[in-house]
Amino acid sequence: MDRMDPANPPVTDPTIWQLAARVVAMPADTNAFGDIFGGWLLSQADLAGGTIAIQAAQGRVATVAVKEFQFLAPVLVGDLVEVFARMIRAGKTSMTVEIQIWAQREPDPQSRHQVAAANFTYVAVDEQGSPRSLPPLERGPRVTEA
Ligand SMILES: CC(=O)SCCNC(=O)CCNC(=O)[C@H](O)C(C)(C)COP(=O)(O)OP(=O)(O)OC[C@H]1O[C@@H](n2cnc3c(N)ncnc32)[C@H](O)[C@@H]1OP(=O)(O)O
Repeated sequence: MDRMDPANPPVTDPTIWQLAARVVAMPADTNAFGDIFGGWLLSQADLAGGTIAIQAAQGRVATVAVKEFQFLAPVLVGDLVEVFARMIRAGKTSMTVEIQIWAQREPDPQSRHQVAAANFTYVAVDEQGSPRSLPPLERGPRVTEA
């Protein structure tokens, strides 16, 4: 069996779109009216974007800004929600991660549609929470000998 080696995971380029989170919207994620809460979707985007930022920063990051978060269509309980993310800007200590969220009415893959878009800015921080310089960008797959 071809098993993933957790000690040597594949490294993917953070500037290329990645599926950064995949989750089913649950009844606990609804607001008082029974619709999926916008804050829940924003939280999923922050978590997913954070994985790209942590990868690029090779360590701790803090969310410093959320820009242009657009809710394009409602998410319903039971929807399969996918968060795609890519880094679109790297500064000295900060970076911008573009987010697209798509939803699928289970079990119909044809129902897949975009429900949100946003740009998140993360800052690489040290142990004291102060900004630190971003390391050189690690791109492409890590090649391992069989
Ligand atoms: C309150 C909350 O719980 S929000 C959710 C979790 N997030 C946090 O807790 C973060 C709270 N904020 C912080 O701790 C601080 O603002 C920090 C550590 C993120 C940044 O500290 P600052 O003193 O603002 O750092 P500084 O002014 O040097 O800016 C650092 C970088 O962030 C960028 N930046 C700062 N504020 C913003 C902003 N509002 N929008 C975009 N970029 C910003 C700067 O341009 C700079 O980028 P660069 O180094 O690539 O040129």
